[in-house]
Amino acid sequence: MITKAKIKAIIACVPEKYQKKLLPFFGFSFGNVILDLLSVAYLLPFLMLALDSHSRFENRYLQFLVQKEHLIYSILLLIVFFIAKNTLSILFINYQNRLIFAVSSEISKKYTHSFIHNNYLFYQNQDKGDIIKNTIEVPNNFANNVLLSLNTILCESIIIMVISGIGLLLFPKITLIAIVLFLLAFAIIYTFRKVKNVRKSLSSDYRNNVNYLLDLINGFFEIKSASKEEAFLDKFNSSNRKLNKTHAFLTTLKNSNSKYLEIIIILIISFLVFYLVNYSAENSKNVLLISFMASVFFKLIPSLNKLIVAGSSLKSYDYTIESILKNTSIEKETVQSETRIGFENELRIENVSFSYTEENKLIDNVSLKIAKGNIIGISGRSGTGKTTLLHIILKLINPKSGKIVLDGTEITPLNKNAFLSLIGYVTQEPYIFNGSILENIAIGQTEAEIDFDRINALTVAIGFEEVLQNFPDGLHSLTGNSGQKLSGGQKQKLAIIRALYNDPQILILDEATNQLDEENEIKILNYIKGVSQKEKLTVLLVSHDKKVLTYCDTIHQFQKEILHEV
Ligand SMILES: Nc1ncnc2c1ncn2[C@@H]1O[C@H](COP(=O)(O)OP(=O)(O)OP(=O)(O)O)[C@@H](O)[C@H]1O
Repeated sequence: MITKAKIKAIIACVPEKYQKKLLPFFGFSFGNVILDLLSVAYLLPFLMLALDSHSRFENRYLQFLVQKEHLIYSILLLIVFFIAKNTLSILFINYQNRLIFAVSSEISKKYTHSFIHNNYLFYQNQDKGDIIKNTIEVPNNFANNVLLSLNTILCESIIIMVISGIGLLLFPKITLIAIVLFLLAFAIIYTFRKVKNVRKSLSSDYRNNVNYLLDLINGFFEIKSASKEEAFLDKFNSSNRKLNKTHAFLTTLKNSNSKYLEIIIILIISFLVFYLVNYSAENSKNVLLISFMASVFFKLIPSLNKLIVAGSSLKSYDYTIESILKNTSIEKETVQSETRIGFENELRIENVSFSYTEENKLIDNVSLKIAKGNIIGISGRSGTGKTTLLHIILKLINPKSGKIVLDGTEITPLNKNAFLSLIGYVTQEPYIFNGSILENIAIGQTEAEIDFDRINALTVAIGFEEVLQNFPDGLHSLTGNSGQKLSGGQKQKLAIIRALYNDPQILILDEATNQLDEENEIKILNYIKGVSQKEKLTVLLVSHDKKVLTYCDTIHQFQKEILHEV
């Protein structure tokens, strides 16, 4: 049912810091099952007494327990035992669930960590639906269905083996017949039951569903303006129906197991009763057989049921093991945060070449010297590689050859973070985070750490104070998801303030003012030019706009993979 390799793979999926907690986890679980078993054994004499007040036990302790004059003590002991057992069980359940949820959140944390610490190409190659699936669905199903099922299988198998062992020892013949009957009935039912191959599709169904939902959310304007609501709803609804159908099938599969089991058990119990009535001779043996049957009823049946449900869960969510193992093997870049780096003279791009595919070379042996305090313009036709070159400078993409050098020091993963702390970058379509305007400017800072004077000076310089007038809560106003409460130009202004707030030494603007009106654009570019002259701010400016490029000291144009000065 479960191989050693599978157990090893499941354990390997558990984050290292929780692996050592697995042993107490399985141990507690097993202890809990043993307590359950003992409670059945403990109840037995009382059960016998209730059934037949003349029952006599060979065991002196049992006989003492069921004597009328001792009954009050026996009942008290019984109550204490059950309170203690159930208190322990509650403690264990609490421990178990805390561990399960800690494992799930740690897997999500590790995945998001490796995702955000990876480079831009890795991000570009990831399916967004897969990212959401790997962060939410996979860890949750692994912890709740795979890890818990493994625990159930291990514990319940031991219980089943113990009870079967006792049975074989005390009543070898009828236990053997019962086991054979069980295995036979089980094999017949499972051979004739058609299980569709739905498990495999669960993972891809979830990813598709998330992707269609993302299209519905992110493509809201395009869908509405083209009046294509029904087409997109159809796509989402049909994928959502498929996913829910798969879930419904798996739930039915899980629940129907207990029904099949009931049929098998009733067959075996009928056989045992028939045997007991017809062939059993001695009274003491009868008592033993009834006790054994009671433990079969109280413990073996639920154990078998749990075992089958766990086996089915494990199979259904098997794919989570593969996903987690694949994600944990994602290579991360070594980045050192302590290294310091200064910028006094020159940023150099040296013989950089890059292509996304083997066939098409995009950037060929490009070199560029950028003196501190200069404004450098980069232009060229659409798709010639301007943004890609910026991504190479920002170390978001590693070039096929060539390097980025600051004051004679090559930028490597070891000094990358120090280098990036010198840069302010505004993308073509800046992303506005979910939160307030203030949180979008002073990312990660507490109110006490925020330099409000600098923010106020920048909002005036960039012309954002007029935007703030529309928001009653000023800087504390919420921007909505992806800054939906701001216009395109307002988002650009906010992103420029954000880039300037940290006092960068290098400012990279990728078509950063193209959604603004001329008056606002000139105001911002004049301010940046002033800062560049006064504070030696170095600016790299990508634009198609001749008027914008007049602010540059030198202009370089991409022509057929090569950057020429114009
Ligand atoms: N991940 C990728 N895989 C394959 N090709 C890509 C990838 N990302 C970008 N490209 C291609 O690389 C080329 C250069 O893109 P880039 O964004 O650098 O151009 P650009 O000069 O900035 O264009 P624009 O002026 O339109 O912004 C384009 O043809 C684009 O399709």
